[in-house]
Amino acid sequence: MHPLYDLAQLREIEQQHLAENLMEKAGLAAAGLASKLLQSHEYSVLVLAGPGNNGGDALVAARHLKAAWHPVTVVFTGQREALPPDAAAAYDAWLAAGGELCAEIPAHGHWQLVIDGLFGIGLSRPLGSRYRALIEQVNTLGLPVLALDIPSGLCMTTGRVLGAAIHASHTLSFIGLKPGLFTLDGPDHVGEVHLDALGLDIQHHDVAGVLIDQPPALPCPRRRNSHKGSHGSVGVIGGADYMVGAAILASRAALLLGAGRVYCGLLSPQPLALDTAQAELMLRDVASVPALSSVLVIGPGLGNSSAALAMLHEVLPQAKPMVLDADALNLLADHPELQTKLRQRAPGSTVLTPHPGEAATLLACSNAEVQADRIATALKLAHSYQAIIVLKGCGSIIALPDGRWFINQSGNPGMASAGMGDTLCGIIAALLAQAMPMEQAVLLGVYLHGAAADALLGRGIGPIGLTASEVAMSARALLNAWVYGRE
Ligand SMILES: NC(=O)C1=CN([C@@H]2O[C@H](COP(=O)(O)OP(=O)(O)OC[C@H]3O[C@@H](n4cnc5c(N)ncnc54)[C@H](O)[C@@H]3O)[C@@H](O)[C@H]2O)[C@@H](O)CC1
Ligand SMILES: Nc1ncnc2c1ncn2[C@@H]1O[C@H](COP(=O)(O)OP(=O)(O)O)[C@@H](O)[C@H]1O
Ligand SMILES: [K+]
Repeated sequence: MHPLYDLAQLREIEQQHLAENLMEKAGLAAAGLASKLLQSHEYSVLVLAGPGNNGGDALVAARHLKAAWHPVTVVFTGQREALPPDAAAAYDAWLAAGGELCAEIPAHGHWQLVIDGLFGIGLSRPLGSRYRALIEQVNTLGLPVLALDIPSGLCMTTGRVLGAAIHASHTLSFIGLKPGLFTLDGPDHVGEVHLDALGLDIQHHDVAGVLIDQPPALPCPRRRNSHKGSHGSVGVIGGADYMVGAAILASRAALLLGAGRVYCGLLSPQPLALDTAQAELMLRDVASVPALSSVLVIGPGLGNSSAALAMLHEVLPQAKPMVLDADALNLLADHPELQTKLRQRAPGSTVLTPHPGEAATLLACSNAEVQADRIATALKLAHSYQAIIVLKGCGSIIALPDGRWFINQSGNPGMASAGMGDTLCGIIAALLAQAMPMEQAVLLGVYLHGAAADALLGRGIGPIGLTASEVAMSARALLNAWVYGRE
């Protein structure tokens, strides 16, 4: 788990350490990583230095690489007189070391590495045509790129591409990690992320959010003297006509992740009597499921019929942990009375797992508005509904009503296939049924879901054609490995 900082916090930390020549440290760290990547000092480097302190970092790195005998070409896009003081000093030191500056990337140059120091956390608006063209030129060079602090063009807060953004193979982030590296378009641009704290001890400083990059709190190993009643019972309500699979997938995932019993209530007028592939599932009349279950999932394939609406009305006032997904969220958006019932639920007893489309419906805004600031959106929903929110997608955001938030780093584009969200619901419900507190179950469930897909990828399964059923099986193996310390 790594802390994530917002812009105001990073600016405050910079101010507190103004006298410590952080740019020299940043440039030296960058040159060190670049040397490692280059391996031989005969290899040459193209350094892009922009108009602010990110450009200053790049100029310091250029100076150190030149001193280590690397041929270095510097493209400088700013103006000496407009540079902030530290960057101006770095500019002067580069020239004093015999370095030269180009205004554009030389046409026939050959380099083994690019260092991107065009923009860091100071990028404040979409890039104009000149910078867009420069960035596109770098991206077509086909070279490894080391981005300083953040790939230029990426918004550090939201992970949005502001016009164009560098596709880095490595990103060396300074002081602390930024949320934009890990959600939306960030993961497609950052490559391998490194952190250099520049020698600062900022542990006492407030953090904005937390990156989940390893298994959070795990359940305890099972007592030998346990029985099915010790591990809770999950009830899944959904599966209207043509959408039976969604509820079955959620139910199977709950079973595979350790719920003692799983009851599945299908709204379809021709409900299955048996899941032949998973005969352990108890398919019951939907009306009987809530009373049988210690934890409820409602929504996968629920539809928007009057029966679906009635079920939601019936279960929301029940004081058991609940996962709301898919059509339950759409019904919620359409029916203010349901929203009132949701807000009346006990604190910490509900999780909503919208994908961006469902989040947009809940907030009556567009998908683009949701994605423009995923963290803000998730926090808004958490506050408005007084529930834990999982805003799914690349870099899922978990937001709590008290204002805390997390970004999940696990997962891959193989998960962009139908049924993955149903499996996530089942996983979270199973952890809840086994008595994990809501916050821990959600954090572990989301991380485990992505890590299970990553483990499959590591075995050559996917991303193309990865299925939600495989993810559930893989999650079972992984959870057991984590809890019982197996390889
Ligand atoms: N200030 C400090 O104490 C430290 C800063 N560091 C580096 O400095 C970076 C931040 O430096 P700055 O605050 O100077 O910001 P940047 O260097 O990221 O960029 C700011 C400059 O870009 C211009 N700009 C912003 N958006 C633009 C756009 N769309 N088109 C054209 N120009 C645009 C601004 O007018 C300004 O000149 C960090 O990311 C990090 O790399 C590090 O050296 C560590 C210490
Ligand atoms: N590109 C991706 N990277 C990481 N996780 C992803 C990606 N695409 C999808 N996922 C994950 O897969 C799941 C998809 O859920 P959802 O869209 O609700 O699917 P469905 O509607 O089919 O159930 C979510 O947990 C989401 O975070
Ligand atoms: K940069």
